[in-house]
Amino acid sequence: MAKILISDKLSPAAVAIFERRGLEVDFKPGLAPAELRAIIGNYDGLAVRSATKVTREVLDAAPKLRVVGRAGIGVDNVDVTSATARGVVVMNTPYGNAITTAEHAIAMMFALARQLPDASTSTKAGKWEKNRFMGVELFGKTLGLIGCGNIGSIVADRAVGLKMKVVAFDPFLSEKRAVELGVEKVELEELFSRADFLTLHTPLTEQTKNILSRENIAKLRRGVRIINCARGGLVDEAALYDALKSGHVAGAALDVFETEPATDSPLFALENVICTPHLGAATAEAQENVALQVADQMADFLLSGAVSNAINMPSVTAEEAPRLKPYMELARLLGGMAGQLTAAGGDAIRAIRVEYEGHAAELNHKPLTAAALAGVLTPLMGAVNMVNAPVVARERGIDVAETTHERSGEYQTLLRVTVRTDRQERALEGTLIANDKPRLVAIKGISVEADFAPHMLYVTNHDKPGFIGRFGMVLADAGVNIATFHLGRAAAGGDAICLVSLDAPLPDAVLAEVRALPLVVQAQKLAF
Ligand SMILES: NC(=O)C1=CN([C@@H]2O[C@H](COP(=O)(O)OP(=O)(O)OC[C@H]3O[C@@H](n4cnc5c(N)ncnc54)[C@H](O)[C@@H]3O)[C@@H](O)[C@H]2O)C=CC1
Ligand SMILES: O=C(O)CCC(=O)C(=O)O
Repeated sequence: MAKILISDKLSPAAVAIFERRGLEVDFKPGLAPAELRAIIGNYDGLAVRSATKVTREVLDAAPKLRVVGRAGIGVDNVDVTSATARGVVVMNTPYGNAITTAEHAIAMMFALARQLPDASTSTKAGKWEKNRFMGVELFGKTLGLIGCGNIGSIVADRAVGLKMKVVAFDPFLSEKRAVELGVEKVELEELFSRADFLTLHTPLTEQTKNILSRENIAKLRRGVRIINCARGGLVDEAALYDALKSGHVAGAALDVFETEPATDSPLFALENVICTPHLGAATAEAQENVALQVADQMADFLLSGAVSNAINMPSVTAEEAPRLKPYMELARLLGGMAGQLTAAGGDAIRAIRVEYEGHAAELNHKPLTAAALAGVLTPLMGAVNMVNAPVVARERGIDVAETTHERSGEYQTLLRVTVRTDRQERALEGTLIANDKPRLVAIKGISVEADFAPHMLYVTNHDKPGFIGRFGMVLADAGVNIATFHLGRAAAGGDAICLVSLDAPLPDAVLAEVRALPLVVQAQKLAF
């Protein structure tokens, strides 16, 4: 039974879902990094919010781990590159807390406009400072939105409802979508010069880091108010401090900080700064949403292979998963055979092509291609799976292509995996027969119908009399039992292929004898 560790404060709903789906779950929020490293080796899945840092060291200590589920949006607390390299799927829950976070940004904007936290503190202290807390209206003001994805769009919608003018900078925002949202798509410089309020809703990436740098803060309209409910690191905090002190920036509302937990910051001393401790997603509704979603997604993946909202793997819906499963196995086996034969030749792979014919052409190909790549690359590189195979192929400069065709031959459904090296191109074809069983149907264009078996021997030979008798004798003399025997040839007297399955692995000495037989061109053990 797969085992899950929840290492952050997730809603108890997550535990209930895992248990209901038949998974074993340990709820241990607040583990220190060393404690996490000490126990993570026991788990197949790790569910986190933002407190747990899923570092390379944690992943190194987790040989069984198959999936990290982030109950939330930002995955900057997960080393996705290392997870991918180790074949661990990383999933998030992209929509579950978006409304809540957008509402927090709007709340922060109101709080800034009317200085609500200070006004509340002062009133509770019995001061009644009516003249001190003169605010500004939001009506008619321009809101500059940096990042107009899920959360940014909701913020835009609410701001439009407040009769604000919204200008948005987002390289991936289409004009059509901008019109739908009622926002004006602008360049960053224009946004800087027009925004009365500025709110950030991008992930923290190399491109967005310090997007409000000292230089850019200087370009902002004097008296601007800044809201950051996305990530610390988008704003240069030292530069923001100086701009708030000088009055260039009239106020800032910060939910996120360069270093978290932020327990000490010069910004805390400023009156025109409002802070919350990364509360953007902190509502009962959002936490319930993300906990339910992450638990279901992780359980789906571990139990059926369905993949939703993965950062590092193509999606497979719960409906598709059972249909794709036998095809994934077929793709892995065809790839595995091609990989083993290529590894034996010692040549570098230049290209891998995966073709889908007939019924197979109608399937979601991305995960199948990933399975075929994993099959090809594992014999050459070891421990490659569907998650890291596309990355490994790209890093090795291997050209990957996938194509679909209408049915052209006798098989209703067919997969063809072709591996090209500098010396040769080798294509393997397979289909699914009764009960979705994978079956090899051709090698290098030569028809050879065979099941995949744990121990096999692949021989290419010249199609001349005498080969089969001598070959059978070598195996018989060595006490090797042949379970199945399949032959195919390009043309009478031409190139021929012999594929046998064996009850046990073939001893190397017997393989050497087979290779030494007259008419044998190549002999190679295969294992599946
Ligand atoms: N404070 C909190 O508790 C929470 C914070 N967040 C943060 O909010 C961020 C945004 O979340 P979503 O809207 O759901 O993500 P999203 O992926 O739907 O939207 C992000 C948008 O940023 C845009 N973008 C990317 N690079 C950009 C750039 N260089 N300049 C301008 N725009 C750029 C993208 O095109 C995309 O439209 C998350 O990445 C996360 O860091 C999310 C949830 C809660
Ligand atoms: O889990 C949380 O409270 C943080 C949420 C967040 O930052 C995110 O979803 O990106």
